Amino acid sequence: MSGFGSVAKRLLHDARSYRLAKNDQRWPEWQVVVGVETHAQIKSRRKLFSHSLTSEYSAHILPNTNVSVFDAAFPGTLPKLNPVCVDLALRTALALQCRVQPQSSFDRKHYFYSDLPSGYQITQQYAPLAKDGVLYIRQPVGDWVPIRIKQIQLEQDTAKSTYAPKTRASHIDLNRAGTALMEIVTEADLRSPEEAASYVRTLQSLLRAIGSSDGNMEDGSLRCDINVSLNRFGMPTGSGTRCEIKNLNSVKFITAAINYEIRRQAALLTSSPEAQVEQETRGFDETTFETFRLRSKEDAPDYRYMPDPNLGILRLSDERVQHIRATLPELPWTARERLKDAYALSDRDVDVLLNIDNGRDVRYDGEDPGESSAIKYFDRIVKNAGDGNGKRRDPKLVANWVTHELLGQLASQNKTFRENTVSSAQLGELIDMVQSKVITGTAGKQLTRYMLSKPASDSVFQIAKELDLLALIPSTAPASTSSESDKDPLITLCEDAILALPSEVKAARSGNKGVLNKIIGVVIKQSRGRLDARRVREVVERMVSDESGPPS
Ligand SMILES: Nc1ncnc2c1ncn2[C@@H]1O[C@H](COP(=O)(O)OP(=O)(O)OP(=O)(O)O)[C@@H](O)[C@H]1O
Ligand SMILES: [Mg+2]
Ligand SMILES: [Mg+2]
Repeated sequence: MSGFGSVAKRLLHDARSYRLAKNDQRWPEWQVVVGVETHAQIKSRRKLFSHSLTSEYSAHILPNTNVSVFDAAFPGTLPKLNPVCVDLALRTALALQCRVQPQSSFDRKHYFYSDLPSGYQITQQYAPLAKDGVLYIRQPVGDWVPIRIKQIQLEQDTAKSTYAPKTRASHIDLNRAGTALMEIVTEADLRSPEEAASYVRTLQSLLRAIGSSDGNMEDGSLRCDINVSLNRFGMPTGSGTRCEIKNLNSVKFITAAINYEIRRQAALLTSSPEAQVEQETRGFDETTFETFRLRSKEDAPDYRYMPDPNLGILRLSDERVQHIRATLPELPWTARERLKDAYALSDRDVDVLLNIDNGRDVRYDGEDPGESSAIKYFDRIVKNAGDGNGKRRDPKLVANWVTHELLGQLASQNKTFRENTVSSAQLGELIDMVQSKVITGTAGKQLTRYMLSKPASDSVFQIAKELDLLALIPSTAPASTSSESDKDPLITLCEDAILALPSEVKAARSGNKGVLNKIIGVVIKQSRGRLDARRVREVVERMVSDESGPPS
């Protein structure tokens, strides 16, 4: 990170005291402290320690089919670390500016539950892959604040268990068992439900942008444990006892759970002078939006951690780390700064471009993501104006076409940006044609819609010609006079409309300006969008105000 980085690093240094200064009117007595543990499924083809395919490739596959003997904990089977998972976790660590540990190791965390066939989960509790990173989030008011990342560790996902009440049977599906997860743990730096939401969203789009996780909360590839504590104002931060709410799978639930927890803990702490919050693990009820006690610290399970004897030390060479660093794409905050500095785009436009499909299809092999990255797509349209002279298109105009017209049409056709079939060259040509009035803006929109439903590599001019969408008259020419009316489609269509709408014309003549738009609309419609609206307005206004014109 460039200049932005150094400012933020200074802020980071002051993080604790800086972050204490604010006082939230919703709970003025309390300083809210939140830390987040995120479990993100790594987007690898194969599982962390076995050769079976991951759930990404088994969405439509029967339960218990992508399962190796190791995933099912068959005695005598051994783990073999998948280097792709390590590289993807490394990408995450570098994007989060962590210190990658040259050596890390794996521990067994024991507990007994039917979705864990071996009776332990392999994780990296004690010597994680990476430590001490930072993610900048935007506060609701718009300031950026650094959230420190404590550590990133690799671990296995569990199987899925479902209960069928009818047959009163529990079903276990091992397809997910052994899929790689990264656990990304923050320091307790978040100060409100909104900041926690902003953190999770920012992390989600970062993971998608670098291609290390799908980050889909709705299908469980990103899940969060949220730790919440309260301090009275003036007390040192971190002195309150935390409660941990497990396994939240939407930003809405995260916000609701923290809000509930703040009210609950505040009520408890004010109930009597001796009252204390007990350290607990809590669940969240998705129907009542309340948290409930699962277990207290006292009856927390003893995980009997031990180093996994079957896995050696994971050593990461400098070369490997440097190689991964070199393949990272432009990170969202760098892109944001660049788009604002170089193109003077508004925050809103930048937000939309950065979040289009959240780079969901970005490749992680270091190749140019090309048209699948919205930012690259936008860059290409701006930069490749096609005259070979390095001329650029107007960034704001391009942003407008991409974020309003193209995205709008994609949305109305229920498509994502990944399914966009209008190439950057085509959209560029289309924008030029509208600018030079070869087609009208309305026709440009129709063409965008058409090209999304009937993909073709033809030039836009060709398509517009075939669809008969080229502007009827060059709209820069002076408006024809009535003597030429039988030749000029602009005049002819306006006259037709005026004849067809006598009561509207009468209303317009008696001063009802709004009704003019209806007449203009009819003309544009009759021209199938091939007439320039501004020019139609000129002519219609003239004809309406001209009492000697066509009868009303
Ligand atoms: N006083 C506090 N208030 C709020 N959050 C806290 C507080 N102290 C610690 N935390 C946060 O709680 C989280 C602790 O996560 P960590 O993975 O280190 O341990 P854990 O929850 O004990 O382990 P496990 O992974 O088994 O759940 C961190 O995000 C940390 O910032
Ligand atoms: Mg943890
Ligand atoms: Mg925890």
